[in-house]
Amino acid sequence: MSSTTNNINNPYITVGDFLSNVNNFKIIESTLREGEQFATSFFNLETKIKIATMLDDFGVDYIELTNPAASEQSRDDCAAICKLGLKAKILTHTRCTLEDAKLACDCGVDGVDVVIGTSQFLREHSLGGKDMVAVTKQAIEVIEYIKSRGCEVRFSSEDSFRSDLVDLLSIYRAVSNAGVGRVGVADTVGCASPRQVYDLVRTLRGCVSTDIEVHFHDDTGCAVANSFTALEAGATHIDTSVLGIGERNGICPLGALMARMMPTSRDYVLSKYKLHKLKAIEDFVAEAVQINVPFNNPITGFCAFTHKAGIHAKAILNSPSTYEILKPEDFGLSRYVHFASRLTGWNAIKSRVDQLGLKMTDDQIKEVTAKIKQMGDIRPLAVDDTDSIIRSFHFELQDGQTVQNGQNGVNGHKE
Ligand SMILES: CC(=O)SCCNC(=O)CCNC(=O)[C@H](O)C(C)(C)COP(=O)(O)OP(=O)(O)OC[C@H]1O[C@@H](n2cnc3c(N)ncnc32)[C@H](O)[C@@H]1OP(=O)(O)O
Ligand SMILES: O=C(O)CCC(=O)C(=O)O
Ligand SMILES: [Zn+2]
Repeated sequence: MSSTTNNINNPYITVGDFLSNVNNFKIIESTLREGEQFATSFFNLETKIKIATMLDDFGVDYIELTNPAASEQSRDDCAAICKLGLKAKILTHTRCTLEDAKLACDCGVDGVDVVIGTSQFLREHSLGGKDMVAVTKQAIEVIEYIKSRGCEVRFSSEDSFRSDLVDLLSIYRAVSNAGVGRVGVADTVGCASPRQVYDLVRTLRGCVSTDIEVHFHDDTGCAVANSFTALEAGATHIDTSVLGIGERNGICPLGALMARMMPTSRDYVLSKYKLHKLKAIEDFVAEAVQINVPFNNPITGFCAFTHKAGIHAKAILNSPSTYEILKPEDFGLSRYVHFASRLTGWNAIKSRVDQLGLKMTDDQIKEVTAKIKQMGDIRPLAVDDTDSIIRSFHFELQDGQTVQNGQNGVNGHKE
């Protein structure tokens, strides 16, 4: 379950190290469930199959699909994806009702992710005033049914972080005793801070022996940090979607989670996930839901590996680790060292001069850098502008040399 077995003989590790699953976590990829709840999503079967196949190839452990009760097409699509024979296990996500559970099992899924609200807000305004006794009774009934159909079952409390802690632990205990494989903690409204996540997941880890799945919405920008913190506290499964698409501004993005995990758990991540496939998956989903990949997206944002300021450029050219915690080549991408602005320095220009196959002394490069900066003070520079300044400076140098040589020659002849 955790990295405990690797650490058992090390006297210097802390309780936290025993709990942590940063080197041993699974991904429940929910682009085809949570992602379908994104404002502009509409996936036909062909698109769903393409996304499921790409995610499977990438190496995600589970693919979660929309509730078959949503519509006839959703049910047919779910059944069709179950028949693809993917390596990833296929899950569907349902309300906590026997009707939904039956439809789900009839589709041939490997597992059913059951959810029901436990916060006062949801019990009152979504579930018609159910108390925790009724919610728990309903949960056990549905769990037993799904188990009787031979499917994996996960039970999640919706709006976990605004639910009463005693209520939560009681229902998790009850469903764990009923035999669920995983319990889920869901920050449905994106209100949780990393510290709250650590406290709740660590407490839960002490109460149940099942796997623990976590689901974080990004309303307050904490979805990735919360997912990571949950792993440190003993969670085993993280919900993601491509680019984070989901209700409102979505959930923990698959790519951003990979970016977070690489510096911490490089060997594990590389052993499981084909990171060089990430960009193609993101581009495909972005197009399918008609959005652009954000400029600041971890890994695949257009400038994620662009270095601009002179100080950065010099150090990067000497050793990329100076200013890069992620290596672009791990993702099949390349870095770009910017040299066309007033913030550039002579080291970046020297590198460009070399790329252009020109020969100049360091003093000459410093001189042409000053010219580039002068122009960069007036307006934004394109690469072509900068190259032109370099080339014409170089031409003038050579021209001067020729004239000088010519004059010397004439003089020589005269002499
Ligand atoms: C936090 C999340 O993202 S949870 C997942 C959300 N996913 C979806 O909603 C999937 C798409 N949904 C749908 O297609 C529809 O909402 C359906 C088919 C599920 C239900 O549609 P309808 O029967 O028309 O009900 P409607 O959507 O208006 O209301 C939800 C009903 O489910 C009940 N309900 C809500 N959550 C749950 C739950 N977790 N378990 C059991 N019942 C629930 C509500 O009390 C309400 O019941 P009511 O019909 O007695 O009022
Ligand atoms: O089932 C879950 O764990 C999460 C459901 C959901 O999408 C949410 O609560 O935001
Ligand atoms: Zn959600």
